[in-house]
Amino acid sequence: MSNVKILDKEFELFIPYEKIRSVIETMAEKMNEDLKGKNPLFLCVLNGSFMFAAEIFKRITLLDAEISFVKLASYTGTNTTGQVKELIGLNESLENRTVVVLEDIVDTGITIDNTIKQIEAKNPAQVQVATLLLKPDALVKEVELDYVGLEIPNDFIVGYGLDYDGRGRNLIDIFKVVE
Ligand SMILES: O=P(O)(O)OC[C@H]1O[C@H](OP(=O)(O)OP(=O)(O)O)[C@H](O)[C@@H]1O
Ligand SMILES: Nc1nc2[nH]cnc2c(=O)[nH]1
Repeated sequence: MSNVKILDKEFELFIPYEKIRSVIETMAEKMNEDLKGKNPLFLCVLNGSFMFAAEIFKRITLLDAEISFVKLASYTGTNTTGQVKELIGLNESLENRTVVVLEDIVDTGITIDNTIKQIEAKNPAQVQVATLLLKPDALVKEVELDYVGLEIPNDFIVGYGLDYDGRGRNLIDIFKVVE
């Protein structure tokens, strides 16, 4: 597909679906190896991660794997570092579980840092993080990432679950903004 216009911005093809699929296959292979013999709970952080989560999870061959979907609520409180979003929608106990957090993108790292802290407070045995995309140059938090699909430059992207003002999540490929 050539350029797409969403609202006031133009986007150009950046990562074709074939590349995304091949990256996800590699990530899933590693997870299947690392998590052998475990009963992992995959946690998809909505909204952006829904496509990535579906494609990873259908390639997980461990019969004891489970998946659940959580969301970070609108700002609910503050701490010294700013506003904190509360993790909602979690129905399972995480006590002594191996949890694998599924994110579409780690940009500043603030979201994943906050998510990990809230998960760790629920006493899991282990927390792993898988992100399809990472913007290393945008990081402001030191975060440990166990599975990273692709490192990308600091450009705004849409597609494959990622939105621009609610639009563009349904694009099969990933597009980057044309400045
Ligand atoms: O590393 P950060 O700078 O914190 O950015 C990463 C977060 O931004 C996006 O979510 P967003 O808040 O846009 O919500 P959405 O998933 O509902 O689109 C994305 O899904 C990550 O969760
Ligand atoms: N759509 C979108 N959401 C993001 N959240 C953090 N970085 C990005 C990005 O580049 N695009």
